Amino acid sequence: MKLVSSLPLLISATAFMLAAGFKRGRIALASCHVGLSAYILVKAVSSGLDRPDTYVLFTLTSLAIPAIHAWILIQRDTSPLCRKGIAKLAVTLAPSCALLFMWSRPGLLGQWMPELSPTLLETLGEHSLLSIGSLWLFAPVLGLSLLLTLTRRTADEIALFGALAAQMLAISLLKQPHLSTPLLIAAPALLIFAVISHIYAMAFVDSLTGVPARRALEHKLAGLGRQYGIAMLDIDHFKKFNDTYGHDVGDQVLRMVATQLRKVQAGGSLFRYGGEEFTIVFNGRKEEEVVAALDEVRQRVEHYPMRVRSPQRPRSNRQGKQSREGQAQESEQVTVTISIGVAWRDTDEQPSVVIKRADKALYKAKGAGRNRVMTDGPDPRRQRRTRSGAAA
Ligand SMILES: Nc1nc2c(ncn2[C@@H]2O[C@H](COP(=O)(O)OP(=O)(O)OP(=O)(O)O)[C@@H](O)[C@H]2O)c(=O)[nH]1
Repeated sequence: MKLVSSLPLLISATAFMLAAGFKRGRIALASCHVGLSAYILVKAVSSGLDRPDTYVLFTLTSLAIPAIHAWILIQRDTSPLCRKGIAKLAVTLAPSCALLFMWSRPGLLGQWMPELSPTLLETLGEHSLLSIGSLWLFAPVLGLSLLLTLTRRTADEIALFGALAAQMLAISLLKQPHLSTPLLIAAPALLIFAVISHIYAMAFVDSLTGVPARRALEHKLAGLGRQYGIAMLDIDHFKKFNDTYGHDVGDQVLRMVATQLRKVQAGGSLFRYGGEEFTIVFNGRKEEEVVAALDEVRQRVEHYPMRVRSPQRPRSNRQGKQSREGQAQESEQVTVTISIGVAWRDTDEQPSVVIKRADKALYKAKGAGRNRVMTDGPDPRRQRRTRSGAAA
């Protein structure tokens, strides 16, 4: 039983080490906060809440939990092991450590018992230990956390919201350890989930465009069925964008193309293959349907009204400052086009062979003037091309 009650602390320590290792500042702070709070709550209940010292410790902890959580929510994600991160950690842990210290001096906390307001003495019900006063503090912090979850839609926000909700329920159900212990374990477990999601994204998601990366493509290729097609897509004259407008405009073009490619019909899965190349895998789809969908997306990119800042760069810092202070930087509209090569799997072909054929078709599309879709198949009668509009 002792092992079970120390699980929240152990899992919190694991969450902290993972978060610190992967520089997840807020998750690291929340892990420490959740772990220490769980330790205090379990200790308070096992020592008996009928003692004034312990009751005050418990009450102040149930107020400190949402208050410190709110502070963590508004922090920036700095590395937990740098000087600033350590200072934040000290601020996070200071209230709970101070409470524990005062609790170790008999009579010190208990003297505040008569000072507690009636809302801190009145609980939600006979079986609940959550006071009305504590609920008043939890509610707005949960609201803020929910708002951040809905606006940012990240695993970190989901985990921080879930951890706070789990802690509130755990306090409420503290009289029933078979219910409160799993909740106290769930809180740091959610924080571990957030770090794992981050690790997953680092390995499988391209940070510039937000689409699955090459490693995710490898996994996809390993699990394909018998009938599939692979399209290789490349932005035309992309080097020119970088050279004319700068690397950040090149990045902007990459993001726009990725956004358009995400809308591809026919159920394709999009990946960034590398550089300015993308791959779309169509599993169990008809070739005609796929070629039509690819041509549609090609046209959508071509007709996208892409505005970029003008290539005239300031010649000196003074000139740059003047133009920033004066009129807004001029922008111009550019046309972005893509070339696409697609290959359909033939009997017993490995995905790597299909990719090579799709690449061959892409090369042909480039050679034929770009801004077109071309297919490649072992049977020359299956080769086709689709094009409308002009190349960039
Ligand atoms: N901005 C930006 N540029 C990148 C990125 N990855 C690769 N590049 C650039 O993409 C360019 C690729 O150029 P090339 O392979 O010569 O092809 P291209 O200019 O698109 O010409 P074609 O493919 O023949 O139409 C290089 O200049 C790379 O530096 C990136 O993530 N961001």
